Amino acid sequence: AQTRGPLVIDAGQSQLALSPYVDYLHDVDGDADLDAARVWQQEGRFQPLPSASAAFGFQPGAFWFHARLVNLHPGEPRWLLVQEYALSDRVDVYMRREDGTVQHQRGGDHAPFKVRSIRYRHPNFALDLPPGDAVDLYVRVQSQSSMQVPLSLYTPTAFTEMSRDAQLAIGLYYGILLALFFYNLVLWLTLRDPSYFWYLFHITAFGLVLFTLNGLGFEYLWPSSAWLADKAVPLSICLALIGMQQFARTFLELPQRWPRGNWVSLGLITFFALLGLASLELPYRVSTPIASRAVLVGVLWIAVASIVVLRRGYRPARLFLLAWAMFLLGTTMFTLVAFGVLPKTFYTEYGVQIGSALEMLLLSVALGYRYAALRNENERIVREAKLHLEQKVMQRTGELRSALGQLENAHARLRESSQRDGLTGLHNRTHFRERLLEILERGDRPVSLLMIDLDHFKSINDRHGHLVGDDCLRWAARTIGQTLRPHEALLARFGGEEFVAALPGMGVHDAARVGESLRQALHAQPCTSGPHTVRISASIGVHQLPTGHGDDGDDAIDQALQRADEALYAAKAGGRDCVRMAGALA
Ligand SMILES: Nc1nc2c(ncn2[C@@H]2O[C@H](COP(=O)(O)OP(=O)(O)OP(=O)(O)O)[C@@H](O)[C@H]2O)c(=O)[nH]1
Repeated sequence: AQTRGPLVIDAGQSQLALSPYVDYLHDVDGDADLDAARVWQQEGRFQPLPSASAAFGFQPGAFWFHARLVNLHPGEPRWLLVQEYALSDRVDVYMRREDGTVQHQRGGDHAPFKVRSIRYRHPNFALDLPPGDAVDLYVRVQSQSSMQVPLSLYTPTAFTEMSRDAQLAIGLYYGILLALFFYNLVLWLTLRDPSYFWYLFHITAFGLVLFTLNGLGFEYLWPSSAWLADKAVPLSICLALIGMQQFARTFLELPQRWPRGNWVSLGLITFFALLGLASLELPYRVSTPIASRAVLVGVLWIAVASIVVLRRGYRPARLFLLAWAMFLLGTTMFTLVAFGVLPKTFYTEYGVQIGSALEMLLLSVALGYRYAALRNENERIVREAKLHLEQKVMQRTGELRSALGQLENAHARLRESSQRDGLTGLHNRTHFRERLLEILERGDRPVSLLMIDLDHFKSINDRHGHLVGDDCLRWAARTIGQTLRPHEALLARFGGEEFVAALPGMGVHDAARVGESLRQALHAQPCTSGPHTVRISASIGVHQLPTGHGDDGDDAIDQALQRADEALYAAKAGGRDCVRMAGALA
């Protein structure tokens, strides 16, 4: 290889990428000093850069870069050399002038941030380039991180303009991240859905990854810690990996929807946690490539889990998948740049930022969508439970109604039986009085009473026994009932072998006629009970209640019964088997 011609800076130039003018040499052992490097350079052992991006991947030892500069720009004696990659550990810049003097400046994240010429996230070095002088520029870079050495020269004005645009782009990115962070923090605090917590965790850890990669972590968070500068990348990547797997598990509801996939996720989380711990001890060049590859594995696994859960009918997984596809695209580009596969352009360099900003936005939307889906599901459950409850209440009400009906029937039967005489089935005396009172209270018609007493009943009992006597009582009750039926009579067993009947709308004479037909009906045929045939007769007293008894219906009834009884006794006295009217006594 041969040494290139010098880079001549002409008037009118303000910004130059050095790579076309730079030769390099890989000092694998990393122990050569400037003098040794100069000798190699003069021996022609330096080579042109393989690509414009000067990215070599993870490499041992040190890399030497050389360019010869001649500044012919009359108005710009001061230039700024910027190493546009934040993670290089040690950057040594040597300016060797024609007179043999050498100026040395340090940079990289193993030197304290404050040694930088300008407070800026990338290593930078102020160069005095007096117009017309030729200068040999040697840059030695040694780093555990990926060997990327894109060197540029800027005039102070050009640098200000460039850095302003870059800072605005970065500011926008972290602005989006912060807005999403606080928005979802509020949602998490209100909703207490663990998905939101893991989203916050993921976005914070991922924000830290990019903060570190952009060089802002070193500038703002650990400006003098070489140790943290080395560990922050693998550590923050592991945290982000844990966050995104946990987020995916809760968002996709893997424990319920895909238990086996859940175990794989838990396995990955354990691995990332162990890797994070190990990265505290392992050299950067070992832990970081594993962590960077693990990002691809983690995201691909999330894509697989999303597809499985989506195919099982979980619709919120669709947006989730799209979000991670964005992230995957951006991260793939960034990783390919880190390994020197893709050239460094705006889109590849900021691919992670663009992809992840889209991803986090979409994830936030997906969280909202999921929340809405959950709420709808809850509402459906509540609706169904209400319907079920209503049906149950209706069923129970029906059962209660039918039980009440049965109770009412039983009650009516009980009331009925309390109004009836057990032997004959006729109404009893109490009920007779109540009903008669009702009839009298209407007071619009005359009412007559028949007091009916079976004759010589004691001798029937004595002769045939009580059971035959009972049969005779039932028979007499039936016969009396049948005879009185056409007259709407109110009939009751008054006691023993005595019956009473009220005949509404009937005067005493008509009642006496009815009494007579009754007497004859009892006579018409005997009562038969088993082998026994018993002739039965009755004595009947008749009385018509006086109308207009006023409020004292009870007394009127007592008196009337008394009078009917007297008539009955008159019938008994008159030889039995006959009808007597009370009026006739008077
Ligand atoms: N088998 C039976 N006998 C009854 C029942 N209730 C009352 N007796 C009887 O009826 C008879 C009534 O007798 P008494 O009051 O002396 O009257 P009687 O024998 O009918 O004579 P007179 O009324 O004067 O014609 C008594 O022997 C009672 O035991 C009953 O439910 N069943």
